[in-house]
Amino acid sequence: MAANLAPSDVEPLHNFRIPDLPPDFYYIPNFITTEEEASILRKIPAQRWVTLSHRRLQAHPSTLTPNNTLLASPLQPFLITPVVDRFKTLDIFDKTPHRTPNHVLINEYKRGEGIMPHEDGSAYAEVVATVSLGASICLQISPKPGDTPSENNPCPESSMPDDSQDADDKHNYPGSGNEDTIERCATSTSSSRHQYKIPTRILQEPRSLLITTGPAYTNLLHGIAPNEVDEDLSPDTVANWSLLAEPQIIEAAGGRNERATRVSLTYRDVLKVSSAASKVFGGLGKR
Ligand SMILES: O=C(O)CCC(=O)C(=O)O
Ligand SMILES: [Fe+2]
Repeated sequence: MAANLAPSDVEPLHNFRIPDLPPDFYYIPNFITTEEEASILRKIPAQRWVTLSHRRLQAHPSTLTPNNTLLASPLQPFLITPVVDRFKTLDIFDKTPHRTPNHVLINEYKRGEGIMPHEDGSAYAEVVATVSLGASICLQISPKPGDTPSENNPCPESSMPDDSQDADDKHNYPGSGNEDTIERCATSTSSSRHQYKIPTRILQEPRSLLITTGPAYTNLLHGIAPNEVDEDLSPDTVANWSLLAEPQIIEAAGGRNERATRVSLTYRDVLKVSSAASKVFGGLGKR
């Protein structure tokens, strides 16, 4: 007889898990509406962009200190409502130390721009939740260089520079010497019990949410190739094809995604938080 599960026993995200990838990536199409998307895009403060070589970005509430500490400060309301409110209903950050995201990086990629393969690193709890706005883009998922995958650990950890706040100079795009490693991981995993398909791509449609947790966060690299078009997109080459809102758009375009300006909001829980500034001001205020 099938077990009778109360609603609270069922993980709210279980229908959104991306198959054939290490635990866990979740993809939720249409996480926000077109009106909410337009409203967030309008409210991103124009004066806060920092321009890097292949994208521009802004950190909210601020960039981390050199020892990866966040100076405590609330996120602006446009970053909270509706996104963080909806995270709570899905328990996305319920196991992280602060049980809510306290930091958001906003990245903007124009057509032809990208971000080198990197890991997000140890400054954050092992959960990142990415809201995509404006246009579709492919996130490339690859093993860390030098990893020897095995059945139990498909893409084990190795030392790799981390931190996405300025990853531009630290990592290599596929096509610049990493292919050997990528090929090795793909070959070994195909003979493993788990049949993880790596490297692969995750297509992030506008208004979608991508959640990366646990081994998927710690043991893999992610990046965006600086392409004008993502090509050869199909159920075989896109890991989250079965979860897409509008695969028919890609099919109608012959498996191509013409890039356009895409903005991402990456929500994280920074582990080290300093409330020093608020203590000083609080103390002065009491005199
Ligand atoms: O734009 C994205 O989806 C990825 C951004 C990213 O990897 C990062 O900010 O660390
Ligand atoms: Fe990242």
